[in-house]
Amino acid sequence: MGLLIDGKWHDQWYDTEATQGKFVRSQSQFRNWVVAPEAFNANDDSHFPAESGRYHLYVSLACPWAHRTLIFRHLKQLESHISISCVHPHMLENGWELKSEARFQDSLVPAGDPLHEFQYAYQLYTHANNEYSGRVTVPILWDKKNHTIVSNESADIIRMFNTAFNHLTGDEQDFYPEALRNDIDQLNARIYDTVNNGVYKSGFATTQAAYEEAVYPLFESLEFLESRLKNNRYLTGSTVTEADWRLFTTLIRFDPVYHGHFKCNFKRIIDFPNLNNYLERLYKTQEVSKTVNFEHIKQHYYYSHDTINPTRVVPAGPMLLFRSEL
Ligand SMILES: N[C@@H](CCC(=O)N[C@@H](CS)C(=O)NCC(=O)O)C(=O)O
Repeated sequence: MGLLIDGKWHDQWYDTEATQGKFVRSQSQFRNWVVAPEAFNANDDSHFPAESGRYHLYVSLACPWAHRTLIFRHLKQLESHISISCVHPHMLENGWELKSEARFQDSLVPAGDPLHEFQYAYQLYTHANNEYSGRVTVPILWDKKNHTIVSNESADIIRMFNTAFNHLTGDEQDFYPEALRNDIDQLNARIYDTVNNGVYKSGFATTQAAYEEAVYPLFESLEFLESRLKNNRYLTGSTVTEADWRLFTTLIRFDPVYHGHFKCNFKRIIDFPNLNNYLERLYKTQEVSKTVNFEHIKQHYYYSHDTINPTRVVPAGPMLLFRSEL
């Protein structure tokens, strides 16, 4: 685990000393957009045209942020238009590694870097900007034509995938419909702060106070979501939206990882009947289950975070079953 400073790699863990033990997530720095032909402006440097075969998505199958982009690539039928590869689940002194290992092979997503054969993800960042300073995170949306990073922000990438390539795929499913945007934005804001990032703030806290400041709001939000789902199939009603998929990638990791490793242990998701049924419903939608790789998920967190789990022993459980399978 480390970061780049002026284009040089430094192996260091998150610094929580300056923030009273709190984990503070840094902002993504590559914030350009792949834009549909009708909205594309060639004079705008931040615009990249939506073309088939031009972009490559680097993901970690363990990472909940990258998982959002993998799900949208799948739901929006972009598999034949945007190539993909994944990093190794163990993130160690060189950060994310672009190597493949037989035991971690995924049935859908190949490992490594087919474009440059780089060893480490940080080389993609320095290739795009040789003076880059900051964390080296996934997902990374790479432009093969200009040899640069379009975006390293999952929230933006799923919005691009939602509409920019519709002219190529003919897929008009809209996960951010105009009429629901207000609701979606409000849900996203609370869920991002207290759930998606809440589990990290809880798990990476290095003081009791910082941990408690994160773990209580996390469970308040889970109770809020549990009651919201009592009469609603999805968070905004009967339509599945990006708010659901953004929540899904945290919920699916909760019982196997966040409950134990990140000390989010008042309850498990399986103890919330509505949330658990909802999680199962999403898992079984349009074969999204194929984008979930529990081996990468468990190996990544338990093996990579040695300040939390110094033995690197990866727990065998839990038995992952949905209510309908019990
Ligand atoms: N805001 C970013 C966050 C991405 C992120 O933090 N990814 C994690 C993996 S779960 C990462 O690559 N961390 C490496 C690091 O912080 O050094 C997004 O949503 O795309």
